[in-house]
Amino acid sequence: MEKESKIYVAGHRGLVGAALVQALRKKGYTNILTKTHSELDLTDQEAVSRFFENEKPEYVFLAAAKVGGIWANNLYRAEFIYQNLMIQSNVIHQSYLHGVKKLLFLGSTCIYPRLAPQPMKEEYLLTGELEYTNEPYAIAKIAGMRMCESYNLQYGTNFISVMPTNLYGPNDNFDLETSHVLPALLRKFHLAKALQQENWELIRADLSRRPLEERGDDISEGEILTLLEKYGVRKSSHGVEVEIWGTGRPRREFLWVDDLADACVFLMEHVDFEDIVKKFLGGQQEIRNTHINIGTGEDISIRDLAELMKEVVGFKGDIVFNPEKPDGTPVKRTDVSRLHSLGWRHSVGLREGVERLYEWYVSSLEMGS
Ligand SMILES: NC(=O)C1=CN([C@@H]2O[C@H](COP(=O)(O)OP(=O)(O)OC[C@H]3O[C@@H](n4cnc5c(N)ncnc54)[C@H](OP(=O)(O)O)[C@@H]3O)[C@@H](O)[C@H]2O)C=CC1
Ligand SMILES: C[C@H]1O[C@H](OP(=O)(O)OP(=O)(O)OC[C@H]2O[C@@H](n3cnc4c(=O)[nH]c(N)nc43)[C@H](O)[C@@H]2O)[C@@H](O)[C@@H](O)C1=O
Repeated sequence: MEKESKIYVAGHRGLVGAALVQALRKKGYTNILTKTHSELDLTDQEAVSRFFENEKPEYVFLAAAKVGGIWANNLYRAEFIYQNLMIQSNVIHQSYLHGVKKLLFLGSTCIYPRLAPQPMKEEYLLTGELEYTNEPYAIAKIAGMRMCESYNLQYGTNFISVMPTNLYGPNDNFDLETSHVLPALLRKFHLAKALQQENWELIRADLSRRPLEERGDDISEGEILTLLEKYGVRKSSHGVEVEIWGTGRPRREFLWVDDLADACVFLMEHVDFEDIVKKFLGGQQEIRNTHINIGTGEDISIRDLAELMKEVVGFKGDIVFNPEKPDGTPVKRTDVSRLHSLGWRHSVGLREGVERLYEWYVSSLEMGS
């Protein structure tokens, strides 16, 4: 990519898209093209076609998607499969029709079988049954990855796919029903600490700023307690307790979103589809599984994650587990040998990332964003 190349970042207001724009700007890229969801609905085939015809981007980062945690994936199954299939098919196909030089598609490590051997290598794709809670989303992601591969093989395009592990960072979704585990726990512990201190103003500020309920200054203390109880933050005989979904036994791997963005820009700058085929599939007749895992290769149990976050936030009460909520995949640790051999490694460890995120969260509440 040249510094003046026209680069379209789809989904630039999301967790990943915002980090990508920041990483590109930091590296001196000056011609970044963005559209909000309301300006361009990527599920609309005609609108996407017009957009590519008018704008003719040279490079595309496809970070727009219907995204959510375990509860949202399990509940909104139709939306997850439909919207993701539509968004990615439209963007990938129009990128081909309009001669995009290179595209990066973001998948997810939930594409691997639920009981895949650990750590998960790229070639384990489609070797076993998927996890039920996110199967529709995973199937869409597998289709997107195979679509990029197929266009490369038939049309000679240069579309690469990455499979990031669970991500976290600023601009994430902190909604306590639809978010992923890390932002949910951060917010629950923050609210629990404030409840322990009976700091009703802090709680009101949090409830009014984030998409939990559009309730702010006029919410009574009784209503606050009912609302928090609903989301697993409650007073108990010992003080205050926070409910964690599931058994706490599943293991997850977390990557700081700026590291992910850096890896994506690195791959766009240095690695082509042909390089991947030569390096990892040399001599094979059947070209498949050309995607690259992005992660740290290190995982942690949800129980230990909760303990770590409780400490960083400074909550002194109890943690309780609710096994009626789904655990999801028991473990999904990425094998990052491909990524390492291409010359990229992560730099932010989990504790440092959680500390940075909490700092960001508190200051964003203070600024009223
Ligand atoms: N977060 C994670 O832990 C992981 C994410 N990924 C992948 O990374 C990518 C980015 O995820 P993330 O940043 O977390 O997701 P976010 O939900 O934070 O951001 C997604 C963005 O896509 C936009 N978008 C959604 N639907 C449409 C549409 N129909 N038209 C236009 N824009 C749309 C959203 O806009 P709006 O909000 O206005 O709808 C939002 O800005 C996704 O492909 C995801 O699968 C992979 C692994 C882990
Ligand atoms: C990135 C990945 O994210 C999703 O998969 P997931 O990793 O299972 O998602 P998650 O972050 O929501 O949960 C991780 C674990 O954490 C536990 N857990 C505890 N307490 C809370 C809690 O309060 N909220 C949430 N969300 N989970 C909790 C929860 O029960 C589970 O055991 C995919 O659907 C798919 O979108 C995908 O690709």
